[in-house]
Amino acid sequence: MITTTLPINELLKQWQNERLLTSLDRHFALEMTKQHHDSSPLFTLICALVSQHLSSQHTCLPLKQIDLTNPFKEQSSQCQINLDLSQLEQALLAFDAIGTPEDEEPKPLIMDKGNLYLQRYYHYEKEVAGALKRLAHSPQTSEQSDASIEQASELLSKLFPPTEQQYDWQKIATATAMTKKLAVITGGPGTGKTTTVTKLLYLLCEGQELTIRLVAPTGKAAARLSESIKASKQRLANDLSQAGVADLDKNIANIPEEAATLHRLLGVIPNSHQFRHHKDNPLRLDLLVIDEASMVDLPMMHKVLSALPEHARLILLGDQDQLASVEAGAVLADICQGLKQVSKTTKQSRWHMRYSQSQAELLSQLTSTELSEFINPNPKIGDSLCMLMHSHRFKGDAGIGQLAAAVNHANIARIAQVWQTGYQELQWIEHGLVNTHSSAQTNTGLESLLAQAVQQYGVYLAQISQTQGDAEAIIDCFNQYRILCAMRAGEYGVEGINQGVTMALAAQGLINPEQEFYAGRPIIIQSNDYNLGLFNGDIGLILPDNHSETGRLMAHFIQADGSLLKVLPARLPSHETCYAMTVHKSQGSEFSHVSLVLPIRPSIAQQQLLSKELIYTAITRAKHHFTCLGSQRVFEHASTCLTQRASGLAQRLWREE
Ligand SMILES: Nc1ncnc2c1ncn2[C@@H]1O[C@H](COP(=O)(O)OP(=O)(O)OP(=O)(O)O)[C@@H](O)[C@H]1O
Repeated sequence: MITTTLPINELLKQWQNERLLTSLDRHFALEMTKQHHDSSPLFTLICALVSQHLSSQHTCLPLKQIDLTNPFKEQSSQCQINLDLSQLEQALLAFDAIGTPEDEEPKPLIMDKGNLYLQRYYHYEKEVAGALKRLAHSPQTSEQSDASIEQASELLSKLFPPTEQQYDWQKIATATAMTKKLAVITGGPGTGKTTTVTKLLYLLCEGQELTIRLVAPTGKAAARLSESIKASKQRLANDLSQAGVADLDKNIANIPEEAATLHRLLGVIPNSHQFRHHKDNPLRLDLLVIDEASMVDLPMMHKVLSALPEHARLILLGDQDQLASVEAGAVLADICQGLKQVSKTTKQSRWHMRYSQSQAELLSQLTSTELSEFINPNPKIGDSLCMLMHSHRFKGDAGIGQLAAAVNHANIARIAQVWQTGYQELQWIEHGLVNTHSSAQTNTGLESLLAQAVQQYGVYLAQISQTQGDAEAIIDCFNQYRILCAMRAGEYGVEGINQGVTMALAAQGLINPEQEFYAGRPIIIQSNDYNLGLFNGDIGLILPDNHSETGRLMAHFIQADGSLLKVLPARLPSHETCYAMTVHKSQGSEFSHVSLVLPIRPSIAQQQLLSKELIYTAITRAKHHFTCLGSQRVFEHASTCLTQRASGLAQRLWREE
């Protein structure tokens, strides 16, 4: 059934050496072959492909995506599957370890509608889709009387004064969440997700006591959510007092502002992958708000939905255009997919709401907005979705918003135009290779970037030497600037740039990196340590401990609740230096100034990492300044590559009954 130039085991080794698969993928394939006594090279090959797809964050392996003449996309193919697609599906179903959803005894691999899953991921996907559909189709209250609709409509009008825009999506989103158990409120940076949810919580707290929990996938994102909610509450209090709605002030006090991580919410059990809360021990809450939902992967979404009590409401907030989760799945993008409309002529896509007739009518009554253009005969979960389309953040900093929008639309002409406009908050640094006397090459672009890093990071490093500099203020100052890289390895990856910045700072006498842990070294945690309360992606600084007489060096972290955590450097879980970090790891964070580094000549593997979502995520991490070190060709090429994550979730949510 397959032809190979070498025995399959040797090919697996070769593919691993060529980094076409990981050691985990190879061992998975070999172990499955051994366990299921199946010596068919096709079975081994398919197991390696399924595992490789999971390692690449796909939930399943769609058979139609396999290149039958070159399954591992080698330079010159050493393996060929001599079957057409339907023969391949039949051949796979004949293996003992591969079954279908109808099997009474589930098999380790499951084939469903042409997608091959690991059993666990098949169940995650099916159950997540089922739970989301159930929530989306349960109205919050069984029947809404005319009086209650009128009352809610009045409250909404108080909170959302008339705007010039035809649709006030923030108001419509709030009304959506008042009517449904599931509300998914998405939008780019500064579109008012937090403002909207604050007003929503204000309304929900009216006349009832609710247990509300606010969470985000990472500590950093949770801390940001907390800050944003606090600021948003303050703005709401001012707005309401100006509008003379003082009697409702107590509702504002009832809106929670503490946010936790998803791990904390679910209750970590040390040294276990299980959480304290699950289907049989549900969370004690009435309403759960998850911010930065684009970062939530499929297994985590499954855990959260399983632990959600029957009566509870769920609100997901996020930006569907951002990079998807680090682990498998693209849950938020899949949830939003049914709202995407692609123009037949221009091929440009746009988002269009998708309401049932009854929901459009109810929302119209609540918001006094005519919504008939969004009625769809097949709304599926559309009644629970709302997209905020207007950014309030980028008015002053127009360049960043313009560039983000141009990249989001993959519009090359517009991208070039934005760069040429010369916005003061945008800075382009071109890679400039020049030969030096010793016939080596230097990159003048990289030199400019390192000079910028010395200047930017020099500010917090100077604060360390001032004895009164307190740790929180120094960390805050460090967080004003960050270099983001598309990839980890290589001269222009996190590793190379971290090394370059370290040397440049040392050359200026700003740090003394002779010892591993030196004052000012920024570190990013790479694994979870539940005992210490440190999690993958947490960022801290090595600083002298103000409270120790000797000023011994400790790693300092700001936790989700804003408190300071100090850890002895020797006790830190695996970590690395963090002057530069990957765009992936930067999700959920914002910096005043972001510098993105793109490689000069990306390899094929690197090209696969460079996507529109990656560039968009990097740009939207910047609040006031965005710099890019790159070449125009690479920037534009990346901006037109869309990440495709194989998953059957969108199909289950939008196309199945
Ligand atoms: N309707 C509005 N009119 C005017 N300003 C608004 C409106 N909604 C939000 N803003 C302002 O826009 C800014 C961003 O709002 P908010 O934090 O709610 O957006 P967000 O989508 O949660 O942003 P982020 O992407 O940072 O999470 C805030 O300063 C807020 O005051």
